[in-house]
Amino acid sequence: MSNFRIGFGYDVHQLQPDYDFWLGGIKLEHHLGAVGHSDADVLIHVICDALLGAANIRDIGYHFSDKDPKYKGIDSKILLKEVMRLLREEGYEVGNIDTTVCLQEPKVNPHIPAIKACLSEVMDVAEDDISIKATTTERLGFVGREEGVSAYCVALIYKV
Ligand SMILES: Nc1ccn([C@@H]2O[C@H](COP(=O)(O)O)[C@@H](O)[C@H]2O)c(=O)n1
Ligand SMILES: C[C@@]1(CO)OP(=O)(O)OP(=O)(O)OC[C@H]1O
Repeated sequence: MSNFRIGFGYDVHQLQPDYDFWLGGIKLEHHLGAVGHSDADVLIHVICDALLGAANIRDIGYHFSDKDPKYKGIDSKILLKEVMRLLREEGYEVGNIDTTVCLQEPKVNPHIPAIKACLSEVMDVAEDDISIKATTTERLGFVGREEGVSAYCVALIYKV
C-alpha cells in the first residue's frame, strides 16, 4: 500500500424557503436555504466524507448521527474540525481536495475566495490545496428545478 490514498464524497440537501443557506462555512444570501439535521452545509459534508473515505474510517453519518440531538442544527465547521482531528490521529495529512457544487442559483464563483479562506482556517490546510468549483445542471433534474443542491469532492491524503 502506498503512502497516498484517495477518497470521494457525494451529498445532497433539499432547498426550501425559510432556511439558511450555508455553503463551505459561509452563509449565502438567497431566498432558499438548505434543509438538514445539521446546518446542511453540503460542501463541508462532501469534504468530510472524502477525507473519511480516504482514511477508510467510515463516513459523516457514522461519526455524527442524524438521530443524535447533539448534532441538531450544528455548524458543520465543527464537524469538519473533528474530521481533521480524526484524520491526523490516524497519521494522515491532506494533499489536496477538489470539489464541485451543483447549484442552479445563486452563483458560487463570487464567494469562492471567502469559502477557501474559511475552509483553509478550519482545516489548517493551505488555500492552494483547496479547490472549489460550481456548475448548474442547465435547469435539468432536481438541481435544475432548484429543489436541491448537491456536491462532490475528491481528496488526496498522505501518511506523514
Ligand atoms: N451555481 C453556480 C453555477 C455555475 N457557476 C459558474 O458558472 C459557470 C457556468 O456554469 P454552467 O452550469 O453553465 O456550466 C461554471 O463553470 C461556474 O464557473 C457558479 O459560479 N455558480
Ligand atoms: C451531518 C448530519 C448530522 O447532523 O446531518 P445532516 O445535516 O442531515 O447531513 P447529511 O449529509 O444528510 O448526513 C450526515 C448527518 O449525520
